[in-house]
Amino acid sequence: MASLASSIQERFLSRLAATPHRTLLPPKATHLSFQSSIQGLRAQIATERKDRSSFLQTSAVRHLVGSVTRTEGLRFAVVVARFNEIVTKQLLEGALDTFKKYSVKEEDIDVVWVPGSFEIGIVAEKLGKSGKYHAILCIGAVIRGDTSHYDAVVNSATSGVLSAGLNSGVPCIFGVLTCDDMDQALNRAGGKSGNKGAEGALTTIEMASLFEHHLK
Ligand SMILES: Nc1c(NC[C@H](O)[C@H](O)[C@H](O)CO)[nH]c(=O)[nH]c1=O
Ligand SMILES: CC(=O)[C@@H](O)COP(=O)(O)O
Repeated sequence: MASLASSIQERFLSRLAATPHRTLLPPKATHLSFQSSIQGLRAQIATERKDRSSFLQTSAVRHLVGSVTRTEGLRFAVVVARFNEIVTKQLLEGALDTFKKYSVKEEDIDVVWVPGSFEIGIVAEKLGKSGKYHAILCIGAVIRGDTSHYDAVVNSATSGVLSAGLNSGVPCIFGVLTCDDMDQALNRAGGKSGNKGAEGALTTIEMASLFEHHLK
């Protein structure tokens, strides 16, 4: 039993001596007792913990976040697909209500209608490159049918909106519903699951503010 303990102690001490960096113990630690080595390690851990927490407390890291209340001077475009208009009209209404709630003036918003979600990307990119807008909200509703057409439209709308933002440097927000049926869509257009148009408008304001107030 005693020899097992001393072999564990020996292995511990030799590993300790072979770890020269970040240790409070001098390289020749073998003369220290097992007990004092443990105390040394505990002290080291405590110091590191303290260092880490004081780093967090005194950190000079800046956090840049867009503000939804600093809307003065911001201009927006909303691109809306007419396809499934019964849904997209509701999404647009939710978006316009939200812009209003956050003090965006009506004259600072342009609404551009396109036939379907497939067409959103190219128009958003054109608007972004015009330099007239701080952010663009893209609204559409793609509802699954019987064929793979759904996937084609969803994928093109998604990558179209993404590319529009990346290519123009103006935030383009994805407010396109991708639903299995009309019920799902209506629930998200002012029904029991809220209004994704309103949520999209808030994201649009935050991104516009982030770019205008922090990333210029
Ligand atoms: N099926 C849906 C479409 N389809 C139309 C396409 O977006 C596009 O207008 C057409 O293929 C011509 O290029 N659009 C939606 O927004 N939602 C749909 O469910
Ligand atoms: C986007 C769609 O899925 C839809 O309008 C097309 O329906 P279908 O696949 O039945 O042609």
